Amino acid sequence: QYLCHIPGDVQVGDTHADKLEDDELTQVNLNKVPYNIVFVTSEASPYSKTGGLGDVCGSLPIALAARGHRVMVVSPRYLCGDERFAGTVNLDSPTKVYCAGGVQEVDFFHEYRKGVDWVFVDHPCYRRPGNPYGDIYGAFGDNQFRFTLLCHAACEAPLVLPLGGFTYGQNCLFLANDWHAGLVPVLLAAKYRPHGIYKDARSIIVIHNIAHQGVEAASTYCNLGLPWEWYGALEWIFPTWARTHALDTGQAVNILKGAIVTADRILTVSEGYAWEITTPEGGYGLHELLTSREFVVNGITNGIDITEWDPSSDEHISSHYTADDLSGKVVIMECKIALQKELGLPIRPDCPLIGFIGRLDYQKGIDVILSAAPALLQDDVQFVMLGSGERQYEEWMRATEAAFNSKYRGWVGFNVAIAHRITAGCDILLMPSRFEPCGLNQLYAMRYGTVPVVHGTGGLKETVKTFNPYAEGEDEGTGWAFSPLTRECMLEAVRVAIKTYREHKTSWEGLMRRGMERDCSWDNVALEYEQVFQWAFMDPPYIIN
Ligand SMILES: Nc1ncnc2c1ncn2[C@@H]1O[C@H](COP(=O)(O)OP(=O)(O)O[C@H]2O[C@H](CO)[C@@H](O)[C@H](O)[C@H]2O)[C@@H](O)[C@H]1O
Repeated sequence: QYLCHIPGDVQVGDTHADKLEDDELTQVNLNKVPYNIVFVTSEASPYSKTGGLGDVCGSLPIALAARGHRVMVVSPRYLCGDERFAGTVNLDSPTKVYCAGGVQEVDFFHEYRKGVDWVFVDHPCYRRPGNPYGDIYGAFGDNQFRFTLLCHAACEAPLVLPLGGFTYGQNCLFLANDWHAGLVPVLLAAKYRPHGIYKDARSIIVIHNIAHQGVEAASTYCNLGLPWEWYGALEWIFPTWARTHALDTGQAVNILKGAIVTADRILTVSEGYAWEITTPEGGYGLHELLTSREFVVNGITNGIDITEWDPSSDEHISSHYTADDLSGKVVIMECKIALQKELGLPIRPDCPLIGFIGRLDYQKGIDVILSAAPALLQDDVQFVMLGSGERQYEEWMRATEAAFNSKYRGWVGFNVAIAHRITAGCDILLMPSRFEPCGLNQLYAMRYGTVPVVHGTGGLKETVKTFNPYAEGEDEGTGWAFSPLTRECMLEAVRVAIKTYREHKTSWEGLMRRGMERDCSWDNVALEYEQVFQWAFMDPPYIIN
């Protein structure tokens, strides 16, 4: 039996498992059921990334492939000729898909890397400057079409692409990530299963952020390539207060809703968030629907790519260190000095350096940082922020840099190398997210011995344990999780962290070490995913025609 039973009646996770001999472990692997897994995603690092979705879809597939599954990732091929796609080859498999009132032809590009089939859908609508969702003028107006196309193409890929000589076939498991991939479960139910195709396939919608649902006017339904009788699955009526004029009937289509209605299972990226999305505050209008399906909702906390984010070998940082030898971070402080130099801050290794990395928007609690920054910068600290997003916040960063030139730097833009250098060089990472499905930056920070101060919500609450000097061992904590999310509460938590940094060096090193020693790799997380896959295949498909 998959995962649970291993020779000698020992359970994985059981302390006895540690005692298994090598040949018994081999037996465990032989007993495992390998799945044909198809990730569908709008971004996958290193090919495309604007945030955590790209990180997860760039690393979880590799962890699952390493466990013996056949794994394909289907994502758009943004900007033809871009160097990140240089290793991909055209599969010469032009495929017709039917949506937007006509036939569209897509091409598939492919690269087999780290055990995974990376498949990229090529179409003129993906070949434009900007990020995957928009450019300097805002979000692309045809995003619904662009991601509808992705979903149709992703449903065809396992049937038509002979990767390594064989197609994935119909018996596969689709992992549809966020609304961009949300039409996949709907298409399986509405378009394929009624014709006897994908009858044994299963689908899981993975929600990384429920605030984005892919909502458009009801009149766009006809562009989705779905039969008319499936309109109800996507139907969405805005409450009266959200309507814009007297004749607005509030009728819309909601792609994420369609996915929640049709997927076999629903996954989110932490246990806490799995509960939050069933509440009126956290469900963004979908809480009742999710509550009605809560028996198939699970939360699995994200892992991180521990080879890309490794302070002992990171190519982006100037000095390497480990939990056993912290001298690079604590004594020499080369990463901190290099960061201060790079950003033009006074070189002061003893001055507490606070960092923030993330999208500049409401979710990330950026407004709370704005209101607290003047008070925070009265203290003898340095504060650096890396982010892009809403223009008003970008402008605030520039203005604050001018006003507090010896203490504050705001880097407007998206830069992976700088993100690594801030993570390594800072002493404290601030994450006052209003809500956070999981959050990756606090995990990266802990791995780099940078102590997180976070708002205790969602995945942040689950992964950061508040420092308790009176406890022992692991229970002493790895940072500070404050609540509620107010300016005063955040300032108090940051000030306690600064005081601990300055006056209790041994405690601080303990905090760093415990954070660095946490197991945050995908290995154990992949086991939890496998458990959910097993449940998905145990039940019949949720929608059978
Ligand atoms: N300006 C910048 N320059 C360089 N790198 C930058 C950057 N801004 C952000 N990043 C990077 O983007 C990623 C952000 O990941 P998060 O998980 O913190 O948030 P995000 O809201 O995008 O993800 C959503 O999906 C993920 C994955 O499930 C959830 O963890 C999260 O809670 C949810 O909101 C990190 O790798 C970070 O370093």
